[in-house]
Amino acid sequence: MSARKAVNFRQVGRKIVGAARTYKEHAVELNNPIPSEPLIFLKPTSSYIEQGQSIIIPKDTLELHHEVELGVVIDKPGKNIPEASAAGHIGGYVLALDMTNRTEQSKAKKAGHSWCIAKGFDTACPVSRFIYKDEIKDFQNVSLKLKVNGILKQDGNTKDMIFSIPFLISWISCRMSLEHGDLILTGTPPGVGPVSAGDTIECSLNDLICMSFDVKSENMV
Ligand SMILES: CC(=O)CC(=O)C(=O)O
Ligand SMILES: [Mg+2]
Repeated sequence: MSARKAVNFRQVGRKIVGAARTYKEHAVELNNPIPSEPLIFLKPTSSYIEQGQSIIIPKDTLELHHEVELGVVIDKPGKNIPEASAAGHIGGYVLALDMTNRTEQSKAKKAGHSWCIAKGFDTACPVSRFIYKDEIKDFQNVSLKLKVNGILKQDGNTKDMIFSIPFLISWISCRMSLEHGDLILTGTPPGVGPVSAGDTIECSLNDLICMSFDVKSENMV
């Protein structure tokens, strides 16, 4: 077996590209249109946290939502990547949370502004350890679960995505170059909901990864 290759995406510190509404039922649950093509946004790498750190609710936030997602780490850079060869650009994966300030997101939607504040606050992107490619046999059949205070809230699978992961990689690469160390958040299955200070989020990917995060308000830190 060839030597496993890790991609030190945190150290490289490239961009985080979020894909939105890639699961039909999630688009429906938030009364959003089901997109005919991907909807993407950027999150700053300053939003990364790992287990042991807390998710901090930004002040004046009335509604902070959890979104459990499969993250795809890019190894081989590219632009205008053909869908047929897109999987060859994958270096590995992470289990990620696309924490979202719905209060800000609603304001942005109404004003026609970007989601950068809603998606980009510090601690908005909790991630697991790097997952090697050979640890996930089929990236289009990955179980994603999330509990809040022990109650199951999200229980999805990447097989239900509207757009395949190779399609997402290709589509994004036609609009911005993908670089070694980039992270693509591939979207969240249905069951998103609010979290509050004092809550505990537990999430899992297959039987491979489990991680948990506590939620605090800014005045608790
Ligand atoms: C409305 C959203 O924030 C969409 C999103 O992030 C997703 O994963 O879908
Ligand atoms: Mg998301």
